[in-house]
Amino acid sequence: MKNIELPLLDQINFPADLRKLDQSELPQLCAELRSFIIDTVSQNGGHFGASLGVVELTAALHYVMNTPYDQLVWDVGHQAYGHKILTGRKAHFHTNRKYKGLSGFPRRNESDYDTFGTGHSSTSISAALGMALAAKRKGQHDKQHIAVIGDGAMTAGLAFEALNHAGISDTNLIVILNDNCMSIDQNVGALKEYLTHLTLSKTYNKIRRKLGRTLDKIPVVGELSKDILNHAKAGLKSAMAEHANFFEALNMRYFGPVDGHDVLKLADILEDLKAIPGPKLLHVVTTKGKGFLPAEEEKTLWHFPGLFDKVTGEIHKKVSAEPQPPKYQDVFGHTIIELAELNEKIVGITPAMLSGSSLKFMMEKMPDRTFDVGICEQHAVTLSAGFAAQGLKAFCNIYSSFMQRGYDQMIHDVVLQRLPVIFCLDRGGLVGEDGATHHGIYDIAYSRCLPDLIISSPMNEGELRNLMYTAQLEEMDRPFIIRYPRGQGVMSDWRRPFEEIEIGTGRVIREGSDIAILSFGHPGNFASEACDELEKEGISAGLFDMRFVKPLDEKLLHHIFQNYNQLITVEDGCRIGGLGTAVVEFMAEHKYHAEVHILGVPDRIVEHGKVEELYKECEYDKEGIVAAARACLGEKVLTIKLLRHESF
Ligand SMILES: Cc1ncc(C[n+]2csc(CCOP(=O)(O)OP(=O)(O)O)c2C)c(N)n1
Ligand SMILES: CC(=O)[C@@H](O)[C@H](O)COP(=O)(O)O
Ligand SMILES: [Mg+2]
Repeated sequence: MKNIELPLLDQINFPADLRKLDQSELPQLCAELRSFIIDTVSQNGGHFGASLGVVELTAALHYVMNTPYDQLVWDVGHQAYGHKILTGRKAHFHTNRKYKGLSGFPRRNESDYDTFGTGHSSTSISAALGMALAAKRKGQHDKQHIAVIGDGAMTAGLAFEALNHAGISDTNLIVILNDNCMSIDQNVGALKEYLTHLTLSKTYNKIRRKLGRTLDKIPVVGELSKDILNHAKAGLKSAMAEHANFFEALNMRYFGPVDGHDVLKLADILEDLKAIPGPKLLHVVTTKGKGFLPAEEEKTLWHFPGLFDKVTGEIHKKVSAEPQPPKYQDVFGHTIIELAELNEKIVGITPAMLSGSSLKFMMEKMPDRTFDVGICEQHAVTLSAGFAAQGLKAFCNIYSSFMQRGYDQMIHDVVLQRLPVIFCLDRGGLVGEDGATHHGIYDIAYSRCLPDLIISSPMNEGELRNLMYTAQLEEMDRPFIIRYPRGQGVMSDWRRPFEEIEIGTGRVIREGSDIAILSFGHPGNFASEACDELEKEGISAGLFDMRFVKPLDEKLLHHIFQNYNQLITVEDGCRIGGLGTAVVEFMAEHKYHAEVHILGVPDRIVEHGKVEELYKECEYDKEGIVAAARACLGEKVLTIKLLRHESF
């Protein structure tokens, strides 16, 4: 990254170095920090617009606050690149999100400055409040606790729960509301409208004060003009009451809105806030993507752009001569429209992942049947339950890892009432560079224990379409999960006529004689390649795409246990509680005796990296499956090799 001049940033490794600067040098430092982020992300990838939007805020916070003693908590953490660079990680920043490199989010084990691990949104106020209450108990009355939360993250129930508590807490808590009117897509909801109003009402307030003074000065001639004047004043008063500050009403002192790109002013304000006791909220208005024009103009695209040319702003696209299989999410996005055209009962719901889930296609075409509810997974689930209670077919699309937020709603509002909500759990499995917070690896385990739930996963795009088709049929009277991974599938000719799938049936992909491989979802493709490889070695492996982990295809399982005594199960989820466990439970119940080798995510935290690197680490890529088969067959592999006179 040495092709850019960074005279100030070069001197800074930690906030202590930053604090040696004269305040007047902060704008220059911010310009350099911004260049550094642009330069690195353009070559290495990562989240982009959000970090550019908080460059000034980041510099001002570390300049004014005594970090890491003062506790700075970032919400989501996708905007914390500037923070990482200023807190000892500048030299390693090029490893951001890479295998064994820096995490793309704050991590407590990465730095003392990362006070709270994040990735999922809306945790910052609760966490900072907990820290502030702890400081109070420890007698650290000078310690500051700052939660930086975006307007998108502020839409979640958790953030409101925290504000509700903070208002009566009497703590040194500063909530900084970074308002850029954006989530990943446009932010949505009444709070967003309110924040916009607050920003605009700055002008309104000025006018109000001026007008009030003018009205007072008007000489009152006769009863009529007196009446008119009184009316005007009363009107203003009620307009004011209508716009009384929401945060103040919750006992948080409200400051702002202020320009979040004026670093000098921000530093002054933060200095002042330190001296004001009690919980307070600073409303900062910023531009997502600030300082990089294409990102300012197309904010959703530049939330996470991929690699790009920092001079032209051109985003590098992979070009391939061959037609490429689509992403599973795009197949979902197009298929739901096809189905919705056939079935007017269908509605689509997403908690703030309109683009990521590709439900945006439906939003464009059928806005009255598509609901982006903000970062509110719990609400998304119960809202879907409400739709289902009225006979509608609600496709509730939630990333697997974010669905963790809505687990009680899944049980209490959907499963216990047997409401036929269709959960499309996107990003099921290891997701890659977002890492531990975002891997969708627990859903099979946490949903398999729930009664009457149908849990399915397609091995390819055609299967995804058919599962979606089946799930919305009128006779489908119970909740239905369809989980699929992030990214590309395997079929370029995926737009085929719909076919109903019989619930609880798997597919025989190939029969074998030495070992049976049972897969769930997309990893069936790794298993298929592994079978080809094993065949070359003379090992005959059967492959069974189970398609459902609940209900299980018992007929198929009886067939497998009666014909094979070596089994491998493969799934893109945690080994505990998933397909493998289900198969072992079946074996025990039916008193079969076989060796079952479970492949999936081991019982430890798996970090970030390319998915291929992570599959390899977890040993369920093609090579991992082949190795497992060889290990299971042990002596038999030896015999085969001897028969072929191969060395080993
Ligand atoms: C619980 C949860 N749901 C969804 C997401 C996905 N997500 C990451 S960033 C983001 C938008 C956040 O908007 P905001 O807080 O305003 O930050 P900005 O990107 O605008 O700076 C969303 C929806 C998430 N990280 N966590
Ligand atoms: C920070 C965050 O939670 C999202 O931006 C997430 O990284 C999106 O993931 P996808 O790229 O899989 O949509
Ligand atoms: Mg925002």
